[in-house]
Amino acid sequence: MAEILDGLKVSKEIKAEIKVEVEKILESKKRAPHLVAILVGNNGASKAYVNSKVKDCEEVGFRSTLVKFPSTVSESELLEKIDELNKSKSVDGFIVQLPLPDQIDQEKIILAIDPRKDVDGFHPENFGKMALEMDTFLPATPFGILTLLERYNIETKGKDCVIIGRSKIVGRPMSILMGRKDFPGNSTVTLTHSYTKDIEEYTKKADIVITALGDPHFLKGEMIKEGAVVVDVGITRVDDDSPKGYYLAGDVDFDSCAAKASWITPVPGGVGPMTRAMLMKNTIIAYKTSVYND
Ligand SMILES: Nc1nc2c(c(=O)[nH]1)N[C@@H](CN(C=O)c1ccc(C(=O)N[C@@H](CCC(=O)O)C(=O)O)cc1)CN2
Repeated sequence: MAEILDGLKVSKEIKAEIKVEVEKILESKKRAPHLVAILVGNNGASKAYVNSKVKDCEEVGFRSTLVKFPSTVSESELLEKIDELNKSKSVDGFIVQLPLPDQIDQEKIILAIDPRKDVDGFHPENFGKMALEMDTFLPATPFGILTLLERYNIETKGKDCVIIGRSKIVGRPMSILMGRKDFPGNSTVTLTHSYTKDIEEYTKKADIVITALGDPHFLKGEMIKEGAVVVDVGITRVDDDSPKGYYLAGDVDFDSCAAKASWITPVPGGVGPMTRAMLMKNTIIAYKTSVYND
């Protein structure tokens, strides 16, 4: 039976560490780090994620600002706000919550963000630095997974790692990071996707399987090998008759995989809270490296 990679517990530890750092900053009479989150539209999940980011800021002692736009916002209005945030001396980092409505070109928006304030690590300059093993902001979800593996001393060196899903914010950066030379990396990585002929052929041989495809209960126990490490990034809201009206489903069929795996992340309480904690980590890095704070 697998042991749990408890993202909720580790995220609390990381936020407590950041809080201590902020207390020291405030003791030295400096201003608190400041994160701005831009939310476009009324998507329930996006609203919940952004609100939880604001709550995390309060918890660690950051200043936070939530900027809301209606779903009808134009690209130029959004670009104007980004320009203002890029120039602001009091803003250390900001994020634009994804996904964005169809009339907005997501690439244009990401390119407009000053890479020094890109605490999501989505800007091509930061993505390139990540691939070249240079210091930069790592995208929060992959950064969270690496940190979780590191804190549980999961060996990645020389292991076969299979990633399912090649999204720009999770699967693709994760595939680069797991193959990097620094710990936890040095894995032999296979990035599988919707055109992979037989995903099971790869997952059955993998020491580490990371699922990020958004397909509830996709990975079944019979698709993994005994002792595999299983990391579930998928969080899908599935309608049900509960008071909430939905339950959260991961990409992993938890019971059948937990019966065979050595370590497994739960949903909720696994990768999600780690994503939030790593955004706080990136924000304090942005604060410390800001040209406006000496
Ligand atoms: N600008 C960004 N947009 C999006 C990102 C991102 O990193 N930057 N990632 C995802 C969503 N995401 C962060 O924004 C995110 C997803 C899940 C969680 C989380 O805490 N999940 C909980 C369950 C929460 C719930 O009840 O719904 C868990 O897994 O335990 C936090 C953040 C897409 N957009």
